[in-house]
Amino acid sequence: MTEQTPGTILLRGASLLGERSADVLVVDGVIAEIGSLSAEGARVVDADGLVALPGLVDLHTHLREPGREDAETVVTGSRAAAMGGFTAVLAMANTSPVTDTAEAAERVHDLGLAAGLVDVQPVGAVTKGLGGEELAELGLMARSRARVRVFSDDGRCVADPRVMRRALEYVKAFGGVVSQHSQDPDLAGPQSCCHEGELSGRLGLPGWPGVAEEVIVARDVMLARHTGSRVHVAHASTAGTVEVLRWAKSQGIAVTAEVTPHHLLLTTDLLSGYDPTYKVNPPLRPAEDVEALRAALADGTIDAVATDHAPHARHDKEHAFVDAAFGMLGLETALPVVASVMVESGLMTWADVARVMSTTPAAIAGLEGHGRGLEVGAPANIVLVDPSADLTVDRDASVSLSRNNPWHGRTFGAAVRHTLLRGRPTVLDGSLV
Ligand SMILES: NC(=O)N[C@@H](CC(=O)O)C(=O)O
Ligand SMILES: [Zn+2]
Ligand SMILES: [Zn+2]
Repeated sequence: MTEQTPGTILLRGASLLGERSADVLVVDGVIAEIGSLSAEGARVVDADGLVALPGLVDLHTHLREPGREDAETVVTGSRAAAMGGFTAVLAMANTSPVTDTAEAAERVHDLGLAAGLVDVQPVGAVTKGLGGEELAELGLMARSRARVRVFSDDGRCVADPRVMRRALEYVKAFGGVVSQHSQDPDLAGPQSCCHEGELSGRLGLPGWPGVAEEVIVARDVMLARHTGSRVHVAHASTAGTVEVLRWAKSQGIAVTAEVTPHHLLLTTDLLSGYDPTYKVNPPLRPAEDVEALRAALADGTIDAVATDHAPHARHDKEHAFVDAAFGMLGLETALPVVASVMVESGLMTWADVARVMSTTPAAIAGLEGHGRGLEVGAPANIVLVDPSADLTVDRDASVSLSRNNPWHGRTFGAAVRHTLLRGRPTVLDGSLV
């Protein structure tokens, strides 16, 4: 390493979007030069053999603060995000108290700034207390310092169509979007805890059918058409949802959708051992659904990958299957899973990964400075990925406070090596800085 000038970093020999090799010079948080560059005065990061992507953006993270700091905090969730190559995350509103006021949103935003590892953008609740009845302070949250643009009652469906219609009309005024947890509560009973099918019958577990998701997606795209507003489908999980999305997009309806890494790889038969690690909402589905989700992500019908990182304390997760909490960790493993399912299989290129994990999610959320692509003048939000790693996931090596990791013991062929947030390394050589 030559003499260091603070704020000047040279990424040497990175493969930009897996397409062409170049050096990237970062000065004062911005990409200053790309080409064959000299390192004088710069701190050099050897990126030979690494793929450079714009910093990842997660549309769907549960950080659990305030209220459940035993499961995750803004600091520990930010660490997990940086380790996963993320430079921005949207923090879901189902905390305690709920993020349903401008003050609550600003508090989460400020906790993110204080942690300083990733931009934490609060999601605002659609309804007060996630109660499903009275609209939350959507306008005040939008105008607050936190600049909320994404609204969701995630964890619960905005089931009442009148409330959903009003919310869509309201957020349209400031370019907001409603992210829906699509699940008709009347079609999915209160005890439902896995996919309804042959296996749920055999295990004696109350299931919920794919159609409980699909009817809400169908309803919401019609409400989006009617209102001219934007709806986003959180954690799409069935082939039927993909069909509705494909139709809606062919009609020019303003709908976007995300899929989680776990719904791209894990299937419902994992439940045969009653391990609550695999209990998640929406549930893991059969292989036909997984295939349809992969194809939809590859052809653009599904716009983005989002983690739905859902940390839970041991005493909430280690129960009989029906009683355990829903959700699984996802931030640290999202990129390796997507690389394995989509890139190693030849379904997508690294440039496609940049699109679905950075550029498009940043656009959906209206996040400036993220997802810009690797170009001179862009903020240096960058992740460097080793595309030929040999990574075996160890849940105890996680920087998350929780251990509900469905990937424990699995091996992946790609790993995050370095993450830069506005030119400042947050992760170097696979470790937090
Ligand atoms: N995904 C889950 O299984 N759980 C989420 C809620 C949600 O995303 O619906 C949680 O907050 O734990
Ligand atoms: Zn949800
Ligand atoms: Zn969620």
